Amino acid sequence: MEDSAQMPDLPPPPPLRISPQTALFLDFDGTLVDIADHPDEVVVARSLPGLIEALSRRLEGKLALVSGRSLEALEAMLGPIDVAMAGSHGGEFRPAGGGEVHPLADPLPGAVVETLSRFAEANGGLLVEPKPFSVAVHYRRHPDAKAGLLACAGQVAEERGLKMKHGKQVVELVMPGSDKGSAVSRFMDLAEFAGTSPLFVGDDVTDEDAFRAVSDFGGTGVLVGPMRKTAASWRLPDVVAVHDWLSRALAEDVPE
Ligand SMILES: O=P(O)(O)OC[C@H]1O[C@H](O[C@H]2O[C@H](CO)[C@@H](O)[C@H](O)[C@H]2O)[C@H](O)[C@@H](O)[C@@H]1O
Repeated sequence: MEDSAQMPDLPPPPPLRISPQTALFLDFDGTLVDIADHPDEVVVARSLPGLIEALSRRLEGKLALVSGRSLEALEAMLGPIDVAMAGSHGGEFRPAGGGEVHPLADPLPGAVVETLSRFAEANGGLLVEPKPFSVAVHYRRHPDAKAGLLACAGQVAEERGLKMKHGKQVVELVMPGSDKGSAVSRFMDLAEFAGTSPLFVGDDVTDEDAFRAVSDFGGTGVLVGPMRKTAASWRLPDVVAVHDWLSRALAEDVPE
C-alpha cells in the first residue's frame, strides 16, 4: 500500500450547492455515522434522518444513500425515511417515493453463509452479517483471524464466482456485478438524476467504485477520513465535517 504521508492531500470540497444539476450520493458507515465496534452499536445523530430527508426534498429527489448494509438494516438505523437507497453494496435498490425494492443481483447462495459461519465459529466467534445479496464477516474484535478469513473467503469467492471486498475490519462476499459503482449508474438512469453532475461522499475502499462511477458521469468524489490513495478529488476529515458541510447547504439555500 502507498504511504499516505507521501501523498499530496486533497482540498476540502467547495460549499455544496443546491441546484438542478446537483445529485448527491452518500455512504453510511464512516461517512454519516462514526465507526463503532459492532454494526449495531453505531450512534445515529438525532438530526441525521431529518437532514437527509430535507436535502433530498431540496434536491428534488436527486439524493441516494449507497451502503454496504442491507436496506433493512439502513431503515432500522434511520427509521422510515423517504429517500432513494441502494443496499448490500449495490445488490438491492429502492427509489424514493415509496418505490419497491429491486434486486440488482441474484441472491447469495445460503451455502456461502454456512461456510463462512463455520470459519467464524472455529475462529473465536467472528461476527457474521448475512444480507440478501452479500455476507460480511467482521474481524474487528478478532484481528488475528484476518489472514485466515481472507484466505477462506478468497477460496469461496473463487469457487463460486463471487467478488470479495475488504472494508474496514470486514471481509465481504458479494454477488458479481453488485458494487457501489453499478448502484450509482442505476440511479443515474432514473429520469430525476439525468443530466446531473453527481457527488459521492464515502470513506472506505469499497467506495472507490462509486468515486470512479461519478467521475464517468462528470461528477466528483469526496473522501471522508485520513488521506489515502483514492479516485476522489476532495476530502473531509470526519463524520462531523460531513454533517457540517451538508447542513450548511440547507442553511445557505433559502427557497424563494
Ligand atoms: O457502505 P457502508 O455504509 O459504509 O457500509 C460498509 C459496512 O459497514 C458496516 O461495517 C462497518 O461499520 C461497523 C459499524 O461501525 C464496524 O463495526 C465494522 O467494522 C465496519 O466494517 C456494516 O456492518 C457492513 O455490513 C457494511 O458493509
